[in-house]
Amino acid sequence: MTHRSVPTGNGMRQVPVSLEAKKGEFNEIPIIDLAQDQTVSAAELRDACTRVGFFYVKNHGVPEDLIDDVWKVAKDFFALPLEEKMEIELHKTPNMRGYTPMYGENVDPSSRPDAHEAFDFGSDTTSMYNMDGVPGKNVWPSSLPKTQITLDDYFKKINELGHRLLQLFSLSLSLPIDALQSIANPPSSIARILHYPPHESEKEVSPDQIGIGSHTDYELFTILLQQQGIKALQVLNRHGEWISAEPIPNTLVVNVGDMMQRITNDKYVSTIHRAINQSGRERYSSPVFFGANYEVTLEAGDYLKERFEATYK
Ligand SMILES: O=C(O)CCC(=O)C(=O)O
Ligand SMILES: [Fe+2]
Repeated sequence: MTHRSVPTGNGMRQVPVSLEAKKGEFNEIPIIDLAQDQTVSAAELRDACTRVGFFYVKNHGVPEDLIDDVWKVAKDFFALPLEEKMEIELHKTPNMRGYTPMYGENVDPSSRPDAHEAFDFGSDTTSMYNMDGVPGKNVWPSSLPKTQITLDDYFKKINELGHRLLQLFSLSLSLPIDALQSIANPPSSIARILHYPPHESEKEVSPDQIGIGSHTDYELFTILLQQQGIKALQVLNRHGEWISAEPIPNTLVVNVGDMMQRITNDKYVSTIHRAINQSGRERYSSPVFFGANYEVTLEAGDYLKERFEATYK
């Protein structure tokens, strides 16, 4: 088998099974400087989202000391005894917040469960929503009060960046700057911290047992913080090759999600990616999935229907 079928929010896609990723080609994933003129950034974003679906942002405004605190909190949390983490296990909450143990997830159902553990959190302000389900209270580890303080602050700052990026997405589609804000007012974002332990043996790393299997993200876009110095994230390019999206100092990674692909009628690609920690060291990362409001019906706008091929009616 050289390829496997992967389900995404917009249908089945094919990915190569091989663990190899092209080296030294991460520059294929563009870097956008958010300090430059917005119209320049918007043009670069349009190019990145049509060709790659992934880009790095620099001058993103998320303070370095907050990022350091996120890593401290992540290390302390995942180092807790398993029983303590299991007290706040995700399925014990009505709204999918909390802890997922190692191999507790399987994002690519055609392979074996993912070699990571995770902790999910989001907005704690239930009054922001008036429906049941995923919105609602977070759960926190009672023995580590710093977790909530740091991750609440981090969630707020990343969502502020999300709104700035949504403005750039609007401009990149030749729309007024605030045209897309109404679909994320407020955003239904979900965040996680992730821990990928080193594989104990080479044998453990196999095409069907990796850190996180091949998948696309569901939401509008994802903002990903990854620990510096450890290569793990890989992105499938248009030629069906895995490209290494290694960490670049002072940048965050942003990728288009299924919902953005849908509202842009496939113009912007929700790109398949995966993570394999072959570094021999512990790896931590933290994606924030910037989501459309749960009550908004997503459809391709008329402007897009005219301009691009209509896939989503
Ligand atoms: O840890 C990473 O680099 C990627 C995580 C990811 O793709 C996800 O959580 O959706
Ligand atoms: Fe992802």
